[in-house]
Amino acid sequence: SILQSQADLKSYYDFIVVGAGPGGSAVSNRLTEDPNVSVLVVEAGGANNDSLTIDVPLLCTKLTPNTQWDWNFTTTPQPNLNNRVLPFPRGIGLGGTSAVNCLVYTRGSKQNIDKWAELTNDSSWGWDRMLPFFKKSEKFNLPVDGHNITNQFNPSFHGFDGYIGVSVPGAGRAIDGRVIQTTQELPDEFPFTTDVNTGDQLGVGWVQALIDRGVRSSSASYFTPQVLARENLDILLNTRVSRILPSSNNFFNVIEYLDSVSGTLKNLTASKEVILSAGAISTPSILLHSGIGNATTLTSLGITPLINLPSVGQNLTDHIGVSSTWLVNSTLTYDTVLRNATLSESLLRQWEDSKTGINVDTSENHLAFLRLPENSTVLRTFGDPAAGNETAHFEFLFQNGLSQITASGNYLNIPSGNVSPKSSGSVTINSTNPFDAPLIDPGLLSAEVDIHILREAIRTAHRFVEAAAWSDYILQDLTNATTDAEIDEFIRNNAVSFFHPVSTSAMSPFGTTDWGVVDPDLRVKGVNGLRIVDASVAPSLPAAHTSAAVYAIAEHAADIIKSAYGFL
Ligand SMILES: Cc1cc2nc3c(=O)[nH]c(=O)nc-3n(C[C@H](O)[C@H](O)[C@H](O)COP(=O)(O)OP(=O)(O)OC[C@H]3O[C@@H](n4cnc5c(N)ncnc54)[C@H](O)[C@@H]3O)c2cc1C
Repeated sequence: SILQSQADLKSYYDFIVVGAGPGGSAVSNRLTEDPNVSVLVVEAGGANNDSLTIDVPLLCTKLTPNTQWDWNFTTTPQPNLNNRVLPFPRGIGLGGTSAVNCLVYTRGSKQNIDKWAELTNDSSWGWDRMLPFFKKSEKFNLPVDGHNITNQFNPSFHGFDGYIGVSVPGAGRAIDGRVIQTTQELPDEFPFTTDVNTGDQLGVGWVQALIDRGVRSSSASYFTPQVLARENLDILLNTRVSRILPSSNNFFNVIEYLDSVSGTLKNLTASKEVILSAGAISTPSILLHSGIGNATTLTSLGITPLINLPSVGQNLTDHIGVSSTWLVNSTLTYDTVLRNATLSESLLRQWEDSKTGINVDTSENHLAFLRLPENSTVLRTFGDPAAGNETAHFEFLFQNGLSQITASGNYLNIPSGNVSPKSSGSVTINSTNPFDAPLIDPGLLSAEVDIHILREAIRTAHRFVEAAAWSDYILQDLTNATTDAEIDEFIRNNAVSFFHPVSTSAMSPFGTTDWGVVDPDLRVKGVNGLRIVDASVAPSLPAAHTSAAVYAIAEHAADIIKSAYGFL
């Protein structure tokens, strides 16, 4: 159940899971399928229930940054983005970042996931063995408008009995026909694909989103009333873990947390393991404060190093993106809704009453995963940073209007992301106080190839709207940049993180000591009693929005843990 207060904690738990995002929620659900295994989930934030802003898919852009649902982190100044400091949202509360994200369900390419097997030297992390875990987490459901979805997804690659709702759009948008028509007019450059989640991701397709019958499906969906009724599962909210402590030499199975009543730090021991699922930013931060990290850096900060693991917090890899926007010759865009309070309100009431209408979907009905031409100067000059020749370099999201109110005009907006970046950065700490925010440096555009890819993505988005399908629609290009130098400056002034950090506690092969933080069984190297199950363990960043991968990692992790203890 969800505990009312820290006073309700039991004295014995087999596993203590830190964090209730996709990693922590999925693994704690699966472990407690066995009534003999007891799990406590400790989450820094609250229940996140009864919030219209969280539940209504189209309101996703209102959830961050600088809100009650966000840790409200920012990056360090990014030198390649004209020293701008960017918001770096992370969700807090039940659902973690999956309660505040923008709901797009993508897995990346087969090559992306096969690269995990290669980097870990463990075939169980490759596509063929991971596909069942992607499916196991998923509860594909029909769109609320009941339209025929033949050719909008491929059922053989989806799961129908999992916990996380996934659906194709449940309300049409006025640009849908133009997007599809473009794939018919320009099929060589913009081929239509039925489903971007089959491992073969390239093409323009219908968005699949983390939605269950018109409502956001966050990782809290793993805690159904039936699951919460399990006597062996407790969830403690509003409780922040500061460090992981050893109970004896190298056995790190004790959490230190802030007692909400006394304001003092208390300890609680897991009889088997602590599972860190605090996400790609907080997990390495907790490890560093616990003395697990680069021994030299920790010593210089005044933290006693207990385990020397220099990769903790390193290799932070993230997507970067920027929007191209056009003024259009139509009033049938979201801008019209946003500017009209009465209309907005009545559409929200429609969502509340019948879970229908524009609010049942996220910000776009179509997306594209595309590559640069194989003979492009960029690839010849820099090599190919993608996981292989069937993996996207960039992604487009086709948005019928802006998501913030403007004084006038109607818009087409195409955020373009570089989804196979070569750049990387780090999460570090600069204080001994575990409650201080970490230093987040995603190192955006630190590798030169990445700005070239983003520049080509912007040019490609412009070619997309040059198709005849848009000829009576586009009024004015608002990007105002055509030369390489102008586009680069536009990127440096406007690009943002796409909020997909991974790899800060990356897996590396068993026996590898010069890089990596966890072994392929997700146990922290050189340590007993401590495992990590979240986005931080991904050995590389898929060309995809990241939550689907984290659910699959957690499903796999649960099987690994169950078999380690003979529960399977
Ligand atoms: C604005 C935004 C949009 C995004 N859009 C998409 C999208 O469209 N599709 C997609 O697939 N992905 C998207 N993502 C990314 C996706 O949500 C994350 O990859 C995913 O949630 C990561 O899961 P996780 O379990 O690793 O960590 P998280 O979801 O971050 O969960 C970590 C949990 O740990 C808790 N925690 C942290 N520190 C402590 C502590 N010290 N003590 C106790 N609890 C702690 C946190 O409060 C949180 O609940 C988006 C992210 C953002 C920020």
